[in-house]
Amino acid sequence: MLIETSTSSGPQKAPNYWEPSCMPIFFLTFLLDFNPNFGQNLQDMPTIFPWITFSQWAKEFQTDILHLDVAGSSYIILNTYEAANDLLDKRSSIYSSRPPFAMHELMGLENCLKFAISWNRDFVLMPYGEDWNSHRKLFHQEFHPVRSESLHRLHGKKALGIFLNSLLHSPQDWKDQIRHMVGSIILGVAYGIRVQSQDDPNIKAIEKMNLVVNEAVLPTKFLVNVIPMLKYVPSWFPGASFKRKAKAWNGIFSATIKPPFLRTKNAMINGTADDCFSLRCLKDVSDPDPRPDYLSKEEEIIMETAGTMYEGGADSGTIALETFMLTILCFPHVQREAQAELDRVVGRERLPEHIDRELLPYVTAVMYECFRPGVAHRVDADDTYKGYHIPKNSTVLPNMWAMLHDPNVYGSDADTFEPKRWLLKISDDQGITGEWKLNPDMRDPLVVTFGFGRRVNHRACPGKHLAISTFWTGIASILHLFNVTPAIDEDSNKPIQPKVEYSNLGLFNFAPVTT
Ligand code: HEM
Repeated sequence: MLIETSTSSGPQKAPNYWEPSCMPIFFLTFLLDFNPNFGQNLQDMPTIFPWITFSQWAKEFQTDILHLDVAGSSYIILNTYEAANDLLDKRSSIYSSRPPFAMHELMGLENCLKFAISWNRDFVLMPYGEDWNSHRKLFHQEFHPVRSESLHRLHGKKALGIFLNSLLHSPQDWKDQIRHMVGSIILGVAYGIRVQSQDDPNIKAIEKMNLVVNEAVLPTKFLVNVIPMLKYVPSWFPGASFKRKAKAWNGIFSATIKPPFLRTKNAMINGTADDCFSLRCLKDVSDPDPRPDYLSKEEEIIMETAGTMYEGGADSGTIALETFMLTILCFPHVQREAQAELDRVVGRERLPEHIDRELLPYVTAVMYECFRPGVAHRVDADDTYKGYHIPKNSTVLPNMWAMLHDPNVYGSDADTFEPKRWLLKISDDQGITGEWKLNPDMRDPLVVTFGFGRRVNHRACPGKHLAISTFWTGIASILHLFNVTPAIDEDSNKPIQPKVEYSNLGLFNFAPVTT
């Protein structure tokens, strides 16, 4: 049963702050394995995606904030844009940290290899502070919108060309091709690496690192992330396999991010390096280590920043494009409408480019419908919001799914895929023309999609401009060149209906789209 309770300093019957007495399903899943008694609560538990469950709880209890107490750890779920904007943007000085993940911490502590860079240098998960700030500055100067367009366009164009070509020849491998395209853009931007068209060792290495990070932060996978004091259990203790795993994963971060960076440093010394983020930053270093295989502190910060670009951008970029492919497959009429707009504006002689975006509002509306991720913050001080107490060190989860499906903002059909919600028909003296423009009164979804913390501490996504231009150009090109249709079953000769499923958690979480 879900029981309404009140919290510390708030009024007793809280209209907009509500705590369920039981745990959300994603924590419960593991606990069930660990302790069968938790099964007693199972029939009371929601069995659908947690972001949707949070939205339903919020709706049912007419609240925009949920407080979950999970084994002593406090989780605050923000279900409206207003609440996320009030706290994560306007009070970003205390809401810009990241929650600690005990498993991630253990991976950095155990068996620290000599000269290895520890996992606590992972920028994406770094707590807010001076150290984070020095990494973020480098990101900020590289991913400034103007720079993003001019410096990164070549990497994007080349990778897109290879992707479209391979999609034409082996459409069944579309998922691998998307991952390869996103990976090759990021590795090109970070190190100037020109990846192999298949089985590139750089992509393989960094993918392995990403898998490890994503697995390590899963509460469903490691109970120590839910009950951090378990980290003090000795490795030999029965059930402490997580400690042995942490030890095995210890060197992966360093072994992955060091080699490509040292190659760039060596190439710079030899005068053969291609233009890229690492090279430009290395040229500006005031105190470099002259030895090719060693790094000064300043050089290490550049390496760590370059090394976590993939972690920040690869999964989110890949999942967004996969979402587009699956969704567009289910909505052939959306394909037709977008293709008509592309034919009218771009014509058949060339491919669409990002500079065409303003003239292609329908394609932009398709992009808006595809973006729905979410990432956790941590609050560094006790706070009060609308009279309610938010405890220091709570993990704060902006429920982007709820924000982007708010019927008060996006209409009663907010749960369906409908690009037209973002659009208005253009009219002239003779009446409606049949062409579209973006509706200026609709809240731009990209202010939610790329995270919060834009004002003072800038925790929001630093790769936003690169991501948007890559994604928009990618979907516009696919729509311009292809009809996306289901594969045909060889036996029955009938179309195979796609199964749209999302894995539940990782560093970035996309929620399912209603089809
Ligand atoms: C569709 C593509 C993308 C989406 C939807 C996306 C979304 C996000 C979101 C929601 C956050 C968390 C912001 C917060 O804490 O509130 C984030 C953080 C981050 N993103 Fe992106 N992102 C994308 C692509 C990229 C790309 C291409 C890069 C880099 C090349 C990148 C680098 C990062 C980094 C480094 C962080 C962590 C920033 C920090 O902790 O200070 N992202 N992204």
